[in-house]
Amino acid sequence: MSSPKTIHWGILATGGIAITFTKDLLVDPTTRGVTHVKHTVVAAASSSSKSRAEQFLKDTGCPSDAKAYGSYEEFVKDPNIDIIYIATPHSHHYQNAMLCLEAGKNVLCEKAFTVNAAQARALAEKAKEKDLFLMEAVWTRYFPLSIYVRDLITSGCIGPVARVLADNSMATNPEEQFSDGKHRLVNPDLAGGALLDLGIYSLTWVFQTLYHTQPADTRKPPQVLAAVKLYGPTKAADEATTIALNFPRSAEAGGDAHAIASTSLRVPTIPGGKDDVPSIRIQGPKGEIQVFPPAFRPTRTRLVLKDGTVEDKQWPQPGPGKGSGWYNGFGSGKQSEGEGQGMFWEADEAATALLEGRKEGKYEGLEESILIMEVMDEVRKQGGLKYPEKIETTKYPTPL
Ligand SMILES: NC(=O)C1=CN([C@@H]2O[C@H](COP(=O)(O)OP(=O)(O)OC[C@H]3O[C@@H](n4cnc5c(N)ncnc54)[C@H](OP(=O)(O)O)[C@@H]3O)[C@@H](O)[C@H]2O)C=CC1
Ligand SMILES: O=C1OC[C@@H](O)[C@H](O)[C@H]1O
Repeated sequence: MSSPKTIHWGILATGGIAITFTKDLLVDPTTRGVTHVKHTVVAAASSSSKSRAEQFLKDTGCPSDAKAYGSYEEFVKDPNIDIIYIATPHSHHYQNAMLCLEAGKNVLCEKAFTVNAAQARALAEKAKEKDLFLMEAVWTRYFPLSIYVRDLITSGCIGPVARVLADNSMATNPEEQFSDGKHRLVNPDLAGGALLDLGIYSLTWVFQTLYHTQPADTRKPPQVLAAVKLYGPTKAADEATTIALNFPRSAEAGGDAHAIASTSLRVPTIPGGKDDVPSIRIQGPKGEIQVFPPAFRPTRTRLVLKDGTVEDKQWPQPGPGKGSGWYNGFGSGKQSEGEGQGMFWEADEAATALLEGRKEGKYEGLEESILIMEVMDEVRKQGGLKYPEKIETTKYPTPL
């Protein structure tokens, strides 16, 4: 067996998810059965100060020779970086990813990929022009649980998927929790609202089951009808969005398929943090696959077939981990003792792609990321939700 190749990461931004991702990145991959690749962090950058980047490297347990930068512009020039993980708010992804690509760096960029589809297309074009790897960091797609669900679908065991119901909602009290309006969930300058932050996961489940599982040469974009409730105090972010989608399909493939993708930042998928009702239901004529909450980090599935079969499966994230609760941007959620967060799967995929010379992620290529941004554009159009021009623009560079 050949020895694992080491991928040298740079971390752009030092906030909540950057800390979680970096800690996962540094977990020994053999603890999850991955032997062909290893990860290390060679640099991190903070737009606030060099000392913040230094503290970040220390707190996350990065190698002592990893370099700290107090500016993203200086950081992207570091010749030791193979790939940059972007962990800024969605509003900043376009400008930050352009900066990295222009500097010749491969990129793994947090969700939502960009603010709109035009920005996503421009990034994809730049990556192509520069022959660089570019992937949206929708971690859920890379979980063994997601691979299992997609394999069940393509095995035909529930028949052609006819309908998908997907919800990712959180019970916050935004007027109290985010009363100064600055939090990225409600702040229009940070592309705030439920849709881009939480709804992306509802759409991820719809797309990875109804679109990604179809042959690339025949699948078609869905028609979209949306209801958007704007957030009271500002009307400049959405507090709840519900999307009906129709995926056109040939009669041989089962005919058109429907989906409902919903999200709210005021009411939860299930009250009281329970997970006894599925947040995702994937329905076909022969049965149904259920995925239990939270939709972004599920650990339980159920397969229910018409013939009476019921198959429950648990998908704990491999350790080691402290089990102190997953990071969610405004508190923490349930995580069992000894479990990791689960962000290492997407890192493994990005690293594998670099080793194989691929320029896109295996389970969500750029065409699909762009299409999902197009759906979100259409939803925002129907719901009258527009963000400030400086974050909607494709003009690069634009100071934010
Ligand atoms: N995959 C997942 O499970 C999760 C993904 N996310 C995604 O990660 C991204 C970041 O979220 P999160 O880490 O919670 O956010 P945080 O606010 O905790 O961190 C964002 C960081 O971005 C940098 N930054 C640069 N400019 C700005 C600005 N104008 N305002 C705020 N921050 C700025 C800062 O780092 P610095 O000062 O070092 O430059 C800041 O610490 C979002 O796109 C979100 O959707 C979030 C939570 C979970
Ligand atoms: O990506 C995310 O997943 C967890 C959520 O709680 C968080 O707000 C979001 O950004």
